[in-house]
Amino acid sequence: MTPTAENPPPAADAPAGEAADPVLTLRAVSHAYARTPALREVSLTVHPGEVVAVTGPSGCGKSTLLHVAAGLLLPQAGSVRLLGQDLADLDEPARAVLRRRQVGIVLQYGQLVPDLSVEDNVALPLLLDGGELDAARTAARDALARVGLEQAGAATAQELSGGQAQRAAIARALITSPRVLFADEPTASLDAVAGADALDLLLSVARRDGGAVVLVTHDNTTAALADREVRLRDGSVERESVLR
Ligand SMILES: Nc1ncnc2c1ncn2[C@@H]1O[C@H](COP(=O)(O)OP(=O)(O)OP(=O)(O)O)[C@@H](O)[C@H]1O
Repeated sequence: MTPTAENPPPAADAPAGEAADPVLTLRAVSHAYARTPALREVSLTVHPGEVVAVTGPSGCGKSTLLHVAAGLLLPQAGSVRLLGQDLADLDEPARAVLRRRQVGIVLQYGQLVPDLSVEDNVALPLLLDGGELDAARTAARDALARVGLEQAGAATAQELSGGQAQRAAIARALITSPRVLFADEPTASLDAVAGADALDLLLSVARRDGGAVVLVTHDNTTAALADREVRLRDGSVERESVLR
């Protein structure tokens, strides 16, 4: 049966002994926008708990890789396996359910809902999944406390500074304790100190929860915090380096 929103794929919880199964496998993934090639036969494997930095010059395909890996974009060739599911076998609502329950995504500008309270922004992944309002808000307050924003829950998202908004976006991405966190230049809108703080937070929480992180960055200092760096050039993997 093809998984749908009503019949979502089973949670791909690895029983003991299968912990080393990759959380993400891209095989020979290619994608082009109209005539612009963005990815050319990219293969990549990410294991549980690993932090992988995707680097490379502007336009080399980093964001496209992240969108394809998170199932936000279906590639024209190759396959993507995320948390035990071949993404081509899922329809969009089922991919959305998989993302909401087991994946966190932080984009460059946080992308909060401006008129909604900070607390409800953070609670959103639970509420969209049918979670009970009080429980979701309690979880959101806990998540906000983890990112040092416990005082800001009642404000609307549009009242936050850039750094605070990015922290709230991190809290929202982490509220479900995702098994994989995708972050696209998560510190690009922040100054150096706020950026380093936000990154520290993202990596420490992800590492504490045992989640894998795929981090797109053009910044060498940021990339150096990862376990492994995958460098793209013109849509292809130019080199992979193990950093720790
Ligand atoms: N929606 C789109 N429509 C058309 N072309 C696109 C689109 N998105 C990306 N591209 C093109 O695809 C290629 C890869 O873009 P992508 O955004 O993945 O690179 P990137 O490495 O993330 O770049 P940057 O570091 O500047 O954000 C580029 O040539 C870009 O111009």
